[in-house]
Amino acid sequence: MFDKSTWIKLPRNVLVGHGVLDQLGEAVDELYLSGRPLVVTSPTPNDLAGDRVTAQFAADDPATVVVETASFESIERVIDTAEREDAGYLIALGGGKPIDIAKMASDHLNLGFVAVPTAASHDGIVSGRSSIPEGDSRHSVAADPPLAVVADTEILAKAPWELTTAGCADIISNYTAVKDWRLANRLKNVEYSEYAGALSELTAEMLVESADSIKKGHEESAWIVTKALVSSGVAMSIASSSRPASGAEHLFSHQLDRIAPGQAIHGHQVGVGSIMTEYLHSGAKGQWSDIRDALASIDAPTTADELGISDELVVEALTTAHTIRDRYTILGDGITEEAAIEVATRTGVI
Ligand SMILES: NC(=O)C1=CN([C@@H]2O[C@H](COP(=O)(O)OP(=O)(O)OC[C@H]3O[C@@H](n4cnc5c(N)ncnc54)[C@H](OP(=O)(O)O)[C@@H]3O)[C@@H](O)[C@H]2O)C=CC1
Ligand SMILES: O=C(CO)COP(=O)(O)O
Ligand SMILES: [Zn+2]
Repeated sequence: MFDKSTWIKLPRNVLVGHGVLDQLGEAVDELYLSGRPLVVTSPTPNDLAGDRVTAQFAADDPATVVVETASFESIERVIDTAEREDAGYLIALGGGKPIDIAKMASDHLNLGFVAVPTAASHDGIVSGRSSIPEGDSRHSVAADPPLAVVADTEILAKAPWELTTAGCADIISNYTAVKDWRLANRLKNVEYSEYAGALSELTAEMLVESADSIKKGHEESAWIVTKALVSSGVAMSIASSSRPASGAEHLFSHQLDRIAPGQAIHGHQVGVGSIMTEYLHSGAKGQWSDIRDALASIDAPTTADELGISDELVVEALTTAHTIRDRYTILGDGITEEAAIEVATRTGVI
């Protein structure tokens, strides 16, 4: 008997473009959400656009909660605030941190949420995943994606250039994430989706082909990168897993978040991780230098120095990354310190 079934959860409205923030109210109206909105944001995005968001919902008496860390305490605070303020739905305004927190909180509260990214820095904008550090490990779980995404390229283009290059690097890392996924499929029988894998790789290819148009200060760059982030998030939704966009390079980054917190941003860490895990996959003559060149062409870091992380911590993260979650990758059940030093040196990371 045929017994497969699948749920692919996607947003209903995705607006990307110049000035679309002013259409947030309209995009929300179309969703038939009701009640009081709770804006979940972090300090900088709140200063930049908090008033423009709440002004559009003045008639519904919006409330705001500002979170500072990606943590379970922040999620608890959002849930408590939503219950106290009797929120009808959530609006996440900011980078990956407030979006992931709102995603997990709204899932818990059984409320819809809408994402308003202020940085094109990560591909969780649309994904049906929420990723939060928890002690020595990483909690990456299914959580319904936003009902709508309103990505204003005017705001995204004014964000620090490093945030946009981080988004590019998060996409470029899809190459190695898909390689790890296929490896896990072959060796550990992990379910693999051809559609999600192909979409993830195509997204990375299209971004790299557009690299010449991704330039600081050009609003078109924010447009190109945001479309890629949306596409990569859709790949994760199709897979019902972050596998299409998260392999060993992400384990490396999550481990850095733990041992070198706040030193570098997510996208930059996964980009450098991807150079090294590509080397592990395909050897000295493989495509690791293509990944490094693609990252360099959009101004993303390619070395430990450029990340602001010491050589020792890079080696420590590489040798311990496999412990952070149960996800089979090219790192297997761990690589030796000698192997880590070899790959990091050969690729010029340290
Ligand atoms: N769920 C998923 O599928 C995915 C989740 N992620 C997660 O997303 C997070 C990474 O996202 P990222 O956006 O880097 O993290 P943050 O939300 O922490 O944003 C990074 C920094 O940018 C600041 N910022 C945001 N917008 C602007 C702006 N317009 N102008 C100036 N500064 C701005 C933030 O300010 P402030 O300090 O005030 O917040 C913060 O300091 C990680 O936690 C990662 O795990 C990443 C990919 C996929
Ligand atoms: O960052 C992500 C994809 O780019 C999310 O993946 P994780 O499941 O590793 O948190
Ligand atoms: Zn990522």
